[in-house]
Amino acid sequence: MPSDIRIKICGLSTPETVAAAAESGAAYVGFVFFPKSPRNIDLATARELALDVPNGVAKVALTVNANDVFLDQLADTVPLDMLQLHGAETPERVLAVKARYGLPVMKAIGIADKGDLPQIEAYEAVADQLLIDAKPPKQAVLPGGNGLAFDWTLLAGRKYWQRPWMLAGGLSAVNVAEAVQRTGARQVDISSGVESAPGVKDIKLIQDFIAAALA
Ligand SMILES: O=C(O)c1ccccc1N[C@@H]1O[C@H](COP(=O)(O)O)[C@@H](O)[C@H]1O
Repeated sequence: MPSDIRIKICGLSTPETVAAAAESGAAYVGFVFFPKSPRNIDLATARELALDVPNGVAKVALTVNANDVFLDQLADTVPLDMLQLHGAETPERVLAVKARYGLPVMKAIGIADKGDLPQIEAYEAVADQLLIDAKPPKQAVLPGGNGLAFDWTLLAGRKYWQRPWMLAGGLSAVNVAEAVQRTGARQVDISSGVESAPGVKDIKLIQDFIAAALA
């Protein structure tokens, strides 16, 4: 596996786990702003965490169908490098968010079967990055962060995408090598696979995942 894989550790909520991710080689750290998530943090906590992120590690805010009132507060409070839109935001909403905040936007797209693939091209035209994640089950409370993988062979033989993209969904230290090999991903994103309990990040699991992805 190549060693230039870029890794995002998402759903961080403590200074210790942010430091572990950065020191181990993560290229991105993610903060979740979605009240239903066990990884949700408030703006003041996020600001403190973000201020300690070393230069060169991108700070990503994950939101789900957030309105401008919340995004205004977020952008005013937390120093950020990217917004991750993980809900049902339309391509038009992606463009509006990009224009309003002047930050790169990564749009998450849920994949369950080949019928979901055309969405990727629709968002490729407007987003700065794409996050290709497993589509959540119908009854799921969370639109992501469920520890579920999708059928990676759906991405085999795909056309070249013009935007950088990340693979997400059910990744772990055990399967990340196979995931990268099957999909050709150059970037990977993980949340529940580096937790000891929902919302509780584990430093050893973070270190092991990053080592496995970079190996
Ligand atoms: O992590 C969350 O709580 C979350 C909540 C709402 C939307 C997305 C969320 N997480 C994102 O989902 C991917 C996949 O997670 P997992 O590794 O399968 O647990 C994760 O990388 C986050 O970007």
